[in-house]
Amino acid sequence: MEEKGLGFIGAGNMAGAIVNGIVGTKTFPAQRIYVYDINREKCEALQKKAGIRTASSIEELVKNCGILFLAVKPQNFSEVLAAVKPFVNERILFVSIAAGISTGYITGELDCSCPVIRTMPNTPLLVGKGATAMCKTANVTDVDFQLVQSLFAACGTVTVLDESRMNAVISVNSSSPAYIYLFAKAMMDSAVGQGIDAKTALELICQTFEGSAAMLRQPDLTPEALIKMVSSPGGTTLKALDVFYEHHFEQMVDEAMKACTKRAEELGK
Ligand SMILES: NC(=O)C1=CN([C@@H]2O[C@H](COP(=O)(O)OP(=O)(O)OC[C@H]3O[C@@H](n4cnc5c(N)ncnc54)[C@H](OP(=O)(O)O)[C@@H]3O)[C@@H](O)[C@H]2O)C=CC1
Ligand SMILES: O=C(O)[C@@H]1CCC=N1
Repeated sequence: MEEKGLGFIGAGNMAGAIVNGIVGTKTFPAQRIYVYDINREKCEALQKKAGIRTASSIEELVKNCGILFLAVKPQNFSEVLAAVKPFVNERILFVSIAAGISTGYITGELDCSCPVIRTMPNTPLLVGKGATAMCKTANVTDVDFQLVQSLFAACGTVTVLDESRMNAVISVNSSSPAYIYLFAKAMMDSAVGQGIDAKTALELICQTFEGSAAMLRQPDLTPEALIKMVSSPGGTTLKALDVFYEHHFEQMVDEAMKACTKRAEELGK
């Protein structure tokens, strides 16, 4: 009998990022990856791009797959789990990527104590630079947990967290690319307004983000120490920082991150 595959319910942005990462790095054979989406066009587009298979129904997906990725919006979870429920058994491992949806919600809706891994990835998976946080239910085997970790590690880093932190972490690694892009856009707009062409500004900003991230990773260098290193007394940086502090930048970031977590809690209800 053919070995069981990986099944994806949902062929959207995140499923595409994960599948392409897994296939591109040959972490799992493409011919054993199946995707099902109510949107047939997205399903076929992912099939063609990644060279994987499509399933024409959830029943067919479950028949072929021992691991099922739940890659739909949180708002679609109830309908998807209801559609999976008739075919479910305790040997199927579920991997959720949804914001706010707890492992308990999944097993409760399925009325089955299936093993569940709850993950929180991010879109930089698309370029092999993802950061994924994950937790698991107690009945996930070490072998399965290692396998799923390796699938995400194929396109980035993996961090294991307690489930109680899985809503808060969304604001740290999953929604946060959007805040970083907003910051980049604001810097670009200002640079253009000051006569630097957009392409040059973007390249300088990207290189500065990468360099700053590398500095943050240096042992013994705190964010505060790094800020001090840039800020010459009586110089330009302090003038810029004064404006950020006047506008309560840190408080604004805190409020934004807490709003993100609150929304995850609402989505999970
Ligand atoms: N985008 C991001 O940066 C991140 C997203 N996530 C999580 O990933 C999940 C997916 O997000 P994302 O990829 O952005 O969403 P998308 O909307 O791109 O993909 C979801 C896909 O699921 C399809 N779908 C909807 N209902 C069903 C159904 N009943 N059966 C099968 N397929 C269905 C949608 O079809 P249609 O378009 O026709 O509705 C769509 O193709 C979400 O739960 C989100 O919380 C996690 C981390 C980061
Ligand atoms: O905005 C969202 O709900 C999803 C979850 C994390 C990133 N995007």
